[in-house]
Amino acid sequence: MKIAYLGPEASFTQLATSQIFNDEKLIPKSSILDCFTAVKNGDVAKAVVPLENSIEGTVSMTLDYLYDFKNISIEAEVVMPIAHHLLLNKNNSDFDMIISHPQALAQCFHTLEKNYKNSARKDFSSTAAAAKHVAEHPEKKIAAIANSYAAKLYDLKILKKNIHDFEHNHTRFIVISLVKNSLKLKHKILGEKTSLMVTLPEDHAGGLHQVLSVFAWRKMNLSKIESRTLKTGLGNYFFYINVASEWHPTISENALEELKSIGAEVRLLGHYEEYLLG
Ligand SMILES: O=C(O)C(=O)Cc1ccccc1
Repeated sequence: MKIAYLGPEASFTQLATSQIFNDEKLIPKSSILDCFTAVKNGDVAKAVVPLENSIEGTVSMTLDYLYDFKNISIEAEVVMPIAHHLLLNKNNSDFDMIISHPQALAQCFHTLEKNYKNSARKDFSSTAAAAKHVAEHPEKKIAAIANSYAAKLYDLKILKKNIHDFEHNHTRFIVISLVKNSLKLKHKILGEKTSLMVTLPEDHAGGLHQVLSVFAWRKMNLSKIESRTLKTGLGNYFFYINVASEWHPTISENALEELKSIGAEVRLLGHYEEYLLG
């Protein structure tokens, strides 16, 4: 089975993917969009992409593609600890630019402001792509933020360890596919959840309250609600909602029916387990 992930090798997504699918063929993709497209076209059976970080919050691209790719579902969520290091070419001693994935640059923002204020910062498609670029360009005065496996694989030295701003740094990754399935893994289960994509009926007072009350009076515990722009004009949003309580089929299906009856558009993205990786 082929599994796509946000690559190249030694990205955090690859570290997560290889813990979930250690016997499968892992296919690196250079963007989150390419991962979704590979699943949609059937080039791969599943893909793993980052969804949310405990310091920086939601990876908005992932949320947008979950909205846009109407046939894609979530099969599992995995949570992995994240440690960022500053990496430099072994033959270089200084740098005036730091490159990495925007989430990594943001997770290290205060450390960079305090210690490397004079270095420019540049976004790369992943931390591993940044590390690879540093390795391939010893003539450039650049450093990368990436993990220790990237340092090893791309033969870079670690200039400063653990530069993320907060000690408890975790990222959630999701496994996506075209089938409605709940992936069973051997890792520790953190809980079960259900993800929904909800678009409100036309703007009116109390619209969101009406939607939330559907869950409230059924005692369905929401663990996340995030709004993103629909890109159809200012003030138009969709909502990504996670229900953390047990998904009782009858009660839950009634809830979805009630949401539809008040004019909301609802898509069930998946009912699945959340696991903790090492
Ligand atoms: O860039 C990577 O290595 C990724 O897999 C995305 C990411 C970036 C920062 C923290 C977690 C995941």
